[in-house]
Amino acid sequence: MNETKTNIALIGMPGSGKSTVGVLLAKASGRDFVDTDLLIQSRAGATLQTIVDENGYEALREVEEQVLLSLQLSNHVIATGGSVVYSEPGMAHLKTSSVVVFLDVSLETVRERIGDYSLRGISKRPDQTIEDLFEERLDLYRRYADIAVNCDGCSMEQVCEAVMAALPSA
Ligand SMILES: Nc1ncnc2c1ncn2[C@@H]1O[C@H](COP(=O)(O)OP(=O)(O)O)[C@@H](O)[C@H]1O
Ligand SMILES: O=C(O)C1=C[C@@H](OP(=O)(O)O)[C@@H](O)[C@H](O)C1
Ligand SMILES: [Mg+2]
Repeated sequence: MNETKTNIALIGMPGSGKSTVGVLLAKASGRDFVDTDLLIQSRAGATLQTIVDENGYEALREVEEQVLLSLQLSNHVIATGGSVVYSEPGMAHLKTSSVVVFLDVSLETVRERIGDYSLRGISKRPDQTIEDLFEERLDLYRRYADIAVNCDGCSMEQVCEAVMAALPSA
């Protein structure tokens, strides 16, 4: 692992497993764990869904960017929110301290795992379908990823193992 990049940052679509696999990965790799969604809620004093409902998806992206830019972490697994890749400065900052791992899942898997999109605080334009969102984001996740792990058909433990195996060694 690059000495300056001691964090592992997980990116990917909502439902790809960033939050749940992130905890397993932290335990397996001896790191601390942080979920930027929780930092956003704490900073805004509101749930993600409330931010979107009351102030719109742009407001969520703004506070998400502030949270990303304020991160000063080392030796953490960082579970990001699915919309993190819309912030170029935020991603640039994250990449200075983190190996960025894209948890790659198909649209079918996203559909299976996410029930009601309107309850999950997804940061999307009101006119945008999940298919459109998936297409738009795929390019962004690939652009920022140092490593991509195909997660379809894998258990959370298998995804965790695959990430560990793909990490550059110390
Ligand atoms: N590899 C996996 N296999 C089966 N279910 C999974 C897997 N990864 C995550 N899940 C489930 O999918 C849901 C979304 O996971 P979560 O970690 O919240 O995703 P994200 O943080 O990327 O939105 C949770 O119910 C979780 O248990
Ligand atoms: O994909 C998105 O637009 C979002 C995903 C959420 O996180 P998860 O990716 O952990 O579900 C959260 O950051 C926010 O509600 C926006
Ligand atoms: Mg999450």
